[in-house]
Amino acid sequence: MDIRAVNDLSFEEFVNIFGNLVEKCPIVAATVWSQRPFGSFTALEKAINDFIDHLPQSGKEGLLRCHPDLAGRDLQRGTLTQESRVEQVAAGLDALGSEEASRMERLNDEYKQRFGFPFVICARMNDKATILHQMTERCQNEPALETLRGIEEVKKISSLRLHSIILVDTPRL
Ligand SMILES: NC(=O)N[C@H]1NC(=O)NC1=O
Repeated sequence: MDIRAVNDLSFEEFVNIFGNLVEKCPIVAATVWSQRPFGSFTALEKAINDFIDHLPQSGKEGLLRCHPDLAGRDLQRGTLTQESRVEQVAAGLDALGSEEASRMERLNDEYKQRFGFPFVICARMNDKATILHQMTERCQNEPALETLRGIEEVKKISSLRLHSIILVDTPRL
């Protein structure tokens, strides 16, 4: 898919394709659709990031709350979105030893208790060891800083999801 094809998409088609760039937040794609035509995929990505950056604190926290726990109940029950499942599996979170699993569960709970939203990290840019390390470190942060850290990770996840869509839909030469 090239950017001209993206610019030709109807609202429904656009939201169908890009509605999960930010996990379970189709409002992001629904909002940026009206900013077409995009000059490039970079421009589309910038529109998404600008939307996220301009959300008030409560909106940013809302975005974070739409994310499933890492290695949580949804992964075990098979109820993650397809995108999230692929990302969590890529980081090895479906193959944790019992000690790692209980450490992650404890840190997920501790983090949520402290900040009121789940720990979010771009799983495709990490592995289980760096995720556990980051969880431990970020639990020490101030809440305002941690919202921003989480949002930076949401943008990384969204960028990789966008690139996956472009790659999958681009015919091989
Ligand atoms: N909680 C959390 O970070 N979730 C996610 N991270 C990621 O890369 N995909 C997710 O679903």
